[in-house]
Amino acid sequence: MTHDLSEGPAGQAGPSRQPVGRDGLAAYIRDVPDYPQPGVLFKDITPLLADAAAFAATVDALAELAGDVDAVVGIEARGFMLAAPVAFRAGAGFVPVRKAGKLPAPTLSAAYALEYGEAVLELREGTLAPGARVLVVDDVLATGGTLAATVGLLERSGAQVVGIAVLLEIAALGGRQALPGRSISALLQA
Ligand SMILES: O=P(O)(O)OC[C@H]1O[C@H](OP(=O)(O)OP(=O)(O)O)[C@H](O)[C@@H]1O
Ligand SMILES: Nc1ncnc2[nH]cnc12
Repeated sequence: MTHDLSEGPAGQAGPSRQPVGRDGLAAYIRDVPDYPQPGVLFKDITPLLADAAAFAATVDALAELAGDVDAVVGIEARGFMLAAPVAFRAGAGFVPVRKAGKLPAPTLSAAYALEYGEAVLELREGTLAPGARVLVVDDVLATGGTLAATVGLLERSGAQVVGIAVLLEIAALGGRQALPGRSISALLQA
């Protein structure tokens, strides 16, 4: 079922709404031109998170992709908002990949570039057992820099990345090319 716009604006927290189907999720993502810098069309997922039905439909759809993984890995910060409930729904553990300086040592680190900047991600060593099967969940796949760095950290730690699942893929930015051979599922394409 899709969101009935006669109920009011999509993506506002408030009284419960009709269930939202996967096809209806795009209505809950807001385009913000020139944010956080000129030339970037920012895909704002906060309306989707604020709407109970759209949030539930997103978590359910991503959890269906998890299969029998040991853990769902989320990337700070927006990735956490989806990956933690997906892990819970899938009956798997949750493992955070964090921006630099937020996890106690020992950590593995990877520097990377994303659509609008550069950063460093870290994974706590020993969080995942050798050979652990993991699904990586994030909100947006843009250039793929963030997910490629995350996959690299996980493999350095000895985990097996069995899949990547995102809410939204911005296909024009070519993120799949940064992740050759990976199983990537996107609920929505921009
Ligand atoms: O495919 P890429 O070009 O690498 O971009 C995708 C990443 O960009 C955003 O994270 P951001 O670093 O902006 O952090 P946030 O989640 O803390 O907002 C988003 O949540 C993805 O992780
Ligand atoms: N255009 C975009 N919108 C939202 N998140 C992003 N992360 C990288 N590029 C993005």
